[in-house]
Amino acid sequence: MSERRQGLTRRLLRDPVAIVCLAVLGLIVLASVLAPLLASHDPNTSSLQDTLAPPSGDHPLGADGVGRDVLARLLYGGRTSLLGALVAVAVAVALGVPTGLIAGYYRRGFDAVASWTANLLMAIPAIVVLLVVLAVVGQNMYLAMVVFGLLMAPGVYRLIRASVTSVREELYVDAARVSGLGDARIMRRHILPVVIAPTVIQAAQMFGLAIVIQSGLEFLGLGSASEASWGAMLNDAFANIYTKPILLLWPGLAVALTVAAFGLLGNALRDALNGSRRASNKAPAPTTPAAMAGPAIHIDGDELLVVRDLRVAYDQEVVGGVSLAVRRGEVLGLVGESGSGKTQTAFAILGLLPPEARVSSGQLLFDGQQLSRAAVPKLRGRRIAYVPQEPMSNLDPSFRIGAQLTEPMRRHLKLSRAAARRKALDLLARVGIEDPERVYSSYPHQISGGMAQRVLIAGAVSCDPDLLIADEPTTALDVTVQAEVLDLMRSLQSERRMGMILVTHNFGVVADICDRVAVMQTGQIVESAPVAELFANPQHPYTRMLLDSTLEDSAPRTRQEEMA
Ligand SMILES: Nc1ncnc2c1ncn2[C@@H]1O[C@H](COP(=O)(O)OP(=O)(O)OP(=O)(O)O)[C@@H](O)[C@H]1O
Repeated sequence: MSERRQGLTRRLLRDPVAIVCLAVLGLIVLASVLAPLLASHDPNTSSLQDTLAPPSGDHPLGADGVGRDVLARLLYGGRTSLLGALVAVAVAVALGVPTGLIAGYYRRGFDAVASWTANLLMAIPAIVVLLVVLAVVGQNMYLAMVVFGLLMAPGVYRLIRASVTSVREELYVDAARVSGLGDARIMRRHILPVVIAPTVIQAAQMFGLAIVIQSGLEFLGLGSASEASWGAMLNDAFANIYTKPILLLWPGLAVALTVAAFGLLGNALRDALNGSRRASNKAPAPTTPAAMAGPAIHIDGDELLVVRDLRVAYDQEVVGGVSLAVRRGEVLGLVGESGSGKTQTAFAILGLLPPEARVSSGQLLFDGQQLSRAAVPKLRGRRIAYVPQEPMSNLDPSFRIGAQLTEPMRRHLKLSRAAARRKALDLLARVGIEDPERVYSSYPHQISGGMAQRVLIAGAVSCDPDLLIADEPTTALDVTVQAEVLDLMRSLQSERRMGMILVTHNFGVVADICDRVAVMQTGQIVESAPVAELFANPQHPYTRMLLDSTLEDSAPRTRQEEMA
């Protein structure tokens, strides 16, 4: 069990309401399951001389209007009521969860059809449908509960779809995609754990509702006459309300206790879950950004990546014909102010834009091969790696660092568990983490932002990529850590001779680690040049303006100057 789930259980068990609810429900379930052992009478056998008999040794809770033992009917009735509710909830969950997952994750056509169907089902009055079903199929309450489950499924569908839609946008899901994990694995590891809690809460609420509806229908006499149920007991008690009102007490109490316990348990689960969310939300936050690259590109044969005329549009075009090239062992800085389209360009190359983005590129060449955009996902993680802006949001809080580091290596490099572990520990040491073993077995919230970024850099280079795309990789970090992380990236890049695109709004960073720089303004690259040349002799007015505003206070030294 994960630490977070243990935390949830602990929090739940500290809540007295939850404990009482669990105890009540446990007793009710146990009594129902053990009904054949606990009841000394058959629940359906009537004995006329016992009609409306008061409590006695033979009938501890008395007998009903036709002389059936009330205790036996209460115990067996629990089975019918709980089983009927279970059927309804199981149907609702079995239909709502997978459809919600698929619609939330893939959206598009399936989402449109499923959401339309859900809206339609929700518009149908459930009770009328159930009355019609029972009228048509006779007194088959389980079938009615299947139909009720079907009518509750849209509620589950909507909840799951909303949960998936929100988590789908999380950066750690993008990061998993970037590391080359397939949809099924991302769903199982990153999406499913997120929807389990709301599903359990919703199931608890639905359970109570299903018992109420089922008992209501049985109270109306629509249930099976040959099966004891709490609703049928209420029906009988109501017929004898003037002569023996106490008969209403037992089934009424059973329904009320069960429904209240499920409802309160659902609330307690929600509170416990909110508590655990708060506890695990220690991640840092935001950033700023800016930048991207290149007007006229010159190809000399050593290019790792060549992009020509890349366009990205939503309502309007946000990247308008970007062309750039990155050579092996070269760091290209993509610079520009916020909103200039740097991230959109990087994400377009990575194939990570949302479905509503319309992307076109005249040409995409990787390692000398023409690449279709559909082929890009297959290279992500393996040959093209990504280092994000916000390290914490790119790590899944539910998994230990070690698991998140080793999974892509095991998949892409086919390493054994032990070999992947060794390599992960070596990488953690290589990125300057002093106690790799501890970090390996830590959860993301147990490490600092700087360490998390080192972990992500280790992950990015773990499968020996040819190209590394880093989007403002130091913006979310403390100033003191920024320089170290940049140095680390530069040394990893040059020792592995990776091509690198570094998105940044900071000319200091450009001067520190880039070989060439491309300046981006309103979706286009307005100037591209070797770093020293650009600093010495900026051509475009926008570049001059950016340089003036950045270098006003301190002129950073270029690498060339440092080396001189
Ligand atoms: N999903 C989207 N729908 C519509 N417009 C979008 C979407 N995502 C980004 N944009 C727009 O695209 C433009 C470029 O955004 P992008 O994030 O690439 O800029 P940026 O240069 O990286 O800036 P920043 O450094 O602030 O992230 C912005 O105007 C942004 O509002």
